[in-house]
Amino acid sequence: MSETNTREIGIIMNGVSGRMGYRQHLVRSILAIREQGGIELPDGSRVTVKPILVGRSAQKLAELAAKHGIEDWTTDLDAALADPQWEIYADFLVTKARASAIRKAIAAGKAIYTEKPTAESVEEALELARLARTAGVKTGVVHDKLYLPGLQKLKRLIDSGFFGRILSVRGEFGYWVFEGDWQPAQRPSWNYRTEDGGGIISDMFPHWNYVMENLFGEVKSVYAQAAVHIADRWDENGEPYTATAEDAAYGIFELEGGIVAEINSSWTVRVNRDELVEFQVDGTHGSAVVGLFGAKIQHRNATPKPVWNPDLADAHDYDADWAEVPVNDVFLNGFRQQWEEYLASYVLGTDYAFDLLAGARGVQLAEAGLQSSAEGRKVALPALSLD
Ligand SMILES: NC(=O)C1=CN([C@@H]2O[C@H](COP(=O)(O)OP(=O)(O)OC[C@H]3O[C@@H](n4cnc5c(N)ncnc54)[C@H](OP(=O)(O)O)[C@@H]3O)[C@@H](O)[C@H]2O)C=CC1
Ligand SMILES: O=C1CO[C@H](CO)[C@@H](O)[C@@H]1O
Repeated sequence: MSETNTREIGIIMNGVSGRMGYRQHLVRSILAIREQGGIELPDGSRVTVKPILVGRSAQKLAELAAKHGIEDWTTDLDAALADPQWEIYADFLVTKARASAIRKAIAAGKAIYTEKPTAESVEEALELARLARTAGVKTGVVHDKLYLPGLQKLKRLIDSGFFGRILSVRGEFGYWVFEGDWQPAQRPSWNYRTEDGGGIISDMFPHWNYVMENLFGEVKSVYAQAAVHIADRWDENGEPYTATAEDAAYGIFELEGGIVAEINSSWTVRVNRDELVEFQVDGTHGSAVVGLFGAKIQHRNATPKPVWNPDLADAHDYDADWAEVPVNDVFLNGFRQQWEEYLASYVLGTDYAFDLLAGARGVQLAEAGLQSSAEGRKVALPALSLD
């Protein structure tokens, strides 16, 4: 392949000093794509990427640039946006800082690729989607959970008709996040402050929305109970603070087609399952339990017939009734896989489903979840549109 046949796309990467921006987007995605010589398009040509690192700390950016041999970095977002060599604006900032930066990037005519949630309210999320449509710029929103090996195996099971009619989905997500006093917390403290854009509902419900709508059906309503189980936490500097944002949410979702999904999200649960997230899907013909990587199934022909008897200890080994689903595929890092698809769609000008409107639906579910919890009632989700 000749060099001249490779198009280089400049990407403004804002928030690379953060956990997601650095690890998943810069190192595991953009630098990995660059190192492999870009991606190949159907016509045999190649597209590669060139990042400019953006943030508010010159020292952090200079260190990252030096560590990875990256030529360009700046603390001046406006200057980067004004420079036509950078075609895509990618945002991994704290949630609170996102919408204003994306607004500027759209005004500068850049294509957008962003972490979730896309904004702090549905109104703002829709506003961004509308601005992008009017400006005619392509948009993409991270849908990483769909690319997890376990969820890809689940998709394969669904597509094969394994479940028959899907009845219900039970999700358990979570792990113990330390309070920060006697062991440092393993998540940033802003996650536990509503005033700083935190809360497990705004963090996880956008994920649950695209997982449900892409695998099972659109979410029609939500009933959620949020809880601040642990109010006393200690921040990155060891200073005590009061957690104002929920650290757990217990949600019931009605999906199109009558499927009922129930998903618990918690940073205050000790793990007693195989993986940090697990979904059990029950259908008329079979059931599956999938996690980040694993997936196991039980067909109706292999389903035992338990009879409840409180007088007798049950010796049946229920775990043994499940069969492991084989990998049968090579699963790339999900963030990188989605970046590759987005870049191909950007260059080819094809429709991209995981756009700012899809992101707005995720924000809608989070907002409705918070409303449901505050009002103690089920909240319906009207279809969103840009018109
Ligand atoms: N898809 C997924 O699985 C996940 C997605 N996320 C999402 O990614 C985003 C970032 O989360 P995470 O990486 O955990 O957060 P971090 O706190 O690790 O990183 C936040 C980034 O935002 C920058 N920043 C912080 N405050 C401001 C501000 N006021 N103005 C401008 N920049 C600011 C930080 O810069 P500095 O270094 O200078 O402080 C840093 O680069 C969130 O929106 C979150 O919802 C998070 C986790 C997983
Ligand atoms: O968005 C997210 C998805 O899953 C991750 C695992 O806890 C979280 O870190 C996160 O904030």
